Amino acid sequence: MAKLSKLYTMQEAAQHNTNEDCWVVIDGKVYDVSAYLDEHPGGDDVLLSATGKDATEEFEDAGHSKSARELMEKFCIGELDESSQAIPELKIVSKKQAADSSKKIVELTKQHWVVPVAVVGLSVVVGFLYFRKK
Ligand code: HEM
Repeated sequence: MAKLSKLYTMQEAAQHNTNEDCWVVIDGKVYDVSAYLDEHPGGDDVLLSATGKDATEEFEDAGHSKSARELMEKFCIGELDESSQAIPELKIVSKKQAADSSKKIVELTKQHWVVPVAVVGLSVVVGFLYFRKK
């Protein structure tokens, strides 16, 4: 019977991105490398920076040996839910941020109109008072 493996979304895997709890996604599989961070010959920083994304390219670029590939199977905890590759929350957040930024610009423009109008208004009042005294 085929072995059932647990499916994880990229969002779920991305939450494990610390020194104590680190998951990487390589070639559609999810690896919990928390216990291997200190021993990884490539350093813990590369593993940490490989979290939250498909790290297949970086893994292949490092030219890992056959023994490295055998060792990594020990850390495999499941597979990536392929329908979850993108992190939609991030897209929504960035769209919202863009909308917020344009709102801020509009607000700033509105506020800055007040300054020249106030300056002109004040000059008119001062001028009026000055000429009335004369
Ligand atoms: C379960 C996952 C991983 C395991 C078990 C693992 C294991 C190893 C091992 C045993 C080596 C020594 C060289 C060799 O035998 O090939 C190595 C080197 C290296 N690994 Fe990994 N690795 C993993 C994931 C990654 C990832 C995701 C990256 C990059 C994002 C990475 C980057 C590197 C680099 C740059 C080296 C070269 C270090 C050097 O030669 O100076 N590794 N890794």
